[in-house]
Amino acid sequence: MSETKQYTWDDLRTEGAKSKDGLLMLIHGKVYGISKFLDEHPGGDEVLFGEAGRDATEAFEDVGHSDEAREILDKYYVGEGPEGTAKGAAPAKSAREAAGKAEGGGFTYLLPLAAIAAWFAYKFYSSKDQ
Ligand code: HEM
Repeated sequence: MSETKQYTWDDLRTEGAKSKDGLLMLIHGKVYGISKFLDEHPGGDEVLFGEAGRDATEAFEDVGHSDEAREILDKYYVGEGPEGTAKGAAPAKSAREAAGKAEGGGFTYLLPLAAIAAWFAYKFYSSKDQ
């Protein structure tokens, strides 16, 4: 019996955050049973409790965990996450970054125009005063 278990959001939220012995965490669409790792985590058990039963992908990536940390994950793999979560977090982040870049580009492009407009406005008003 080597069939992969597929967890639902219901499994994660209820079962996965209920007791200290059965904590589940979702990272990049995979479910990890983290109870045995609580005492070993260099970042402390509190952050793990905080993410139990939830999608911890963003929290995990925000810390910038090492390759070693990613290898440790494999040890606690228990099954696949709910449908659609595998791709969820990462593209959302890069889409946001892309949007940020586009906004920045648009703004710097407008700056010289704003300066020219200000110069004309200044000229217009100062010539009217004379
Ligand atoms: C089961 C999932 C996780 C594993 C296997 C893991 C593993 C590790 C490892 C090995 C380190 C040492 C530094 C490194 O190698 O990157 C570390 C540090 C850290 N982790 Fe995690 N981690 C997990 C989940 C999380 C989550 C969900 C958070 C935040 C909500 C988190 C927060 C931190 C922090 C803040 C540190 C830095 C501790 C310090 O340098 O003082 N970790 N983790």
